[in-house]
Amino acid sequence: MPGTHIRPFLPALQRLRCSSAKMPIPPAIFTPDISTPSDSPYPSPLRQTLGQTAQYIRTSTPPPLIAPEPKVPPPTTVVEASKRLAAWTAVDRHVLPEYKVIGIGSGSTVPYVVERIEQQGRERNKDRVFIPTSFQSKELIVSHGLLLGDVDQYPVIDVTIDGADEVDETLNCIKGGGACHLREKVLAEAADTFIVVADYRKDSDVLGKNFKQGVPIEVAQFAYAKVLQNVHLIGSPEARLRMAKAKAGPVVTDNGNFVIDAPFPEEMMREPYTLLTRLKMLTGVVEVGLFCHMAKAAYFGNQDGSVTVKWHDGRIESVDSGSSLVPKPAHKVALQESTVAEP
Ligand SMILES: O=C[C@H](O)[C@H](O)[C@H](O)COP(=O)(O)O
Repeated sequence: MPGTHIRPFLPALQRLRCSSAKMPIPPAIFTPDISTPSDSPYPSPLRQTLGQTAQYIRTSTPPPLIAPEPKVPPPTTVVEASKRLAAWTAVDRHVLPEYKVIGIGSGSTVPYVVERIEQQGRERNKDRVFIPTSFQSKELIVSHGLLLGDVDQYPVIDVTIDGADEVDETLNCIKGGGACHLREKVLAEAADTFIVVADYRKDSDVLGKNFKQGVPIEVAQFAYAKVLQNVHLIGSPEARLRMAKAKAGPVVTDNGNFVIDAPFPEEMMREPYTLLTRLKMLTGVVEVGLFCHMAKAAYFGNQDGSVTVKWHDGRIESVDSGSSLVPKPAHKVALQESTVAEP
């Protein structure tokens, strides 16, 4: 009943009224309006579900969906153009029409992957779901109008395409330069096919030769000092906590953890799987940015406009895009469709 909660105070209020007839008592004191408003005070959500276009609730005219153009700026350097070449070639060969669950990696090469997938068209993408490995790739998926899912809904993925910091001759990779390697490894493992895309600088014989900052190790925050000490003892005296560039303090991953960068001597990097298992055994380590025996193929865009494809079984293939990589408008760097089938 309205006003019952003020009953204990009524005598005092009545005395107040009598003693000061002129003093106005705000009506809200006697009739407070505590009813639930019939209209939600929050804006209506815009929902998009599998196979549907966005439904606009309670708006007579939907706001226009004008995508910023272009979503991925055209490459202006040879390195960028070679990233795009690798990404587009890999998408053309591995994101097959029948694939419905697709993992999207992270880093500066992956925007070209998403760009090429979008170019496959609405019809092919409308019943696909895309699983991100980071905040960055989630944004890419959403901004390209693709349907977002998560690995807990889709633990089996048809193909995951991702970048790498360095790739050795047997397709072991260093990943995690962008601190995304935990989710990336989960999606690489969940995928039937894991494909790496990179520019020519990442192609290496031994890990650590080109990517000097060390193996990224994601660690629980509270455990970092102990893990760091153990990583020093294992053989990386230069290992250090990764510090943020535009924030005071350390980098914090999408999972709320810290990252240690640990450069190891070449003899240890020649046995990346052994190193990976030793690091993973350290209590407090969440994931190590060494991806061993995971990739089926690695695509490297080259300066001359060709793509080197290294396969897990040791085959090396060269795909010629038919154009040099002096940056040109998108349609001029279009790639030849692949004629080589997956083994
Ligand atoms: O954490 C970041 C990821 O592992 C990236 O895939 C990796 O750093 C390569 O990125 P980019 O394509 O920018 O060289």
